[in-house]
Amino acid sequence: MSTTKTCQRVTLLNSPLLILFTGLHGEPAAAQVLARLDRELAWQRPTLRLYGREHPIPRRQLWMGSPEARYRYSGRDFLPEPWHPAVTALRDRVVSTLADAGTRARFNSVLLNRYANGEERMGWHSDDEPELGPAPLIAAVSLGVERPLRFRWKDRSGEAFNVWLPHDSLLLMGPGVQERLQHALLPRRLPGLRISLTFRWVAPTMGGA
Ligand SMILES: O=C(O)CCC(=O)C(=O)O
Ligand SMILES: [Fe+2]
Repeated sequence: MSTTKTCQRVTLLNSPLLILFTGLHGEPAAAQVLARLDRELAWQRPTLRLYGREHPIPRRQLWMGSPEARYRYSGRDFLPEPWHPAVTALRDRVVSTLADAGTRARFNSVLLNRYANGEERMGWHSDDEPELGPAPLIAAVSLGVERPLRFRWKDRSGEAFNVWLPHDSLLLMGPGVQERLQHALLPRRLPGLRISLTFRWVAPTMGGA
């Protein structure tokens, strides 16, 4: 039996483009990447200000990237953490997987999310901050417990739907996805760790703030 990795591709939506790739690394490589990210990164639990009170976010996260990729998120300015070699390797694999599928992409930053269990989550949003430009391409890698990412159309023109994100998968959210849809990782009674990495291109900022 062959042990070479076989990356499968399923097109979920054509317009806007939503494609799921599975078997990004193959095993045992994917399990090793998950364990390494869990162990070696300085995971944070920032607070969100809501109605004048600070609330810890219901997951841990880390913003990583090149120094010029400054980012505003939930009304705050973030300076990215420097690239970790395991994340750079993952980024390069994403870029080459997309290139094999005919999509040229570049990424100077990534938001990493760590969900310790099914209670941890991310609410409804689009990744449509101005720094990402008018039609961002976002590549979301999933490691660990398979969970559904739920999508809904902003204009209610279609039904909401789930995309189950298996361990070692890559979801390509093409141009128009953020404009037309919102997504959320809702709480589920599923035990176990999941880490996601959403790679983005942030328009570089010049000099001081
Ligand atoms: O964890 C996920 O798969 C979703 C992450 C996400 O939506 C984001 O980082 O913007
Ligand atoms: Fe998102």
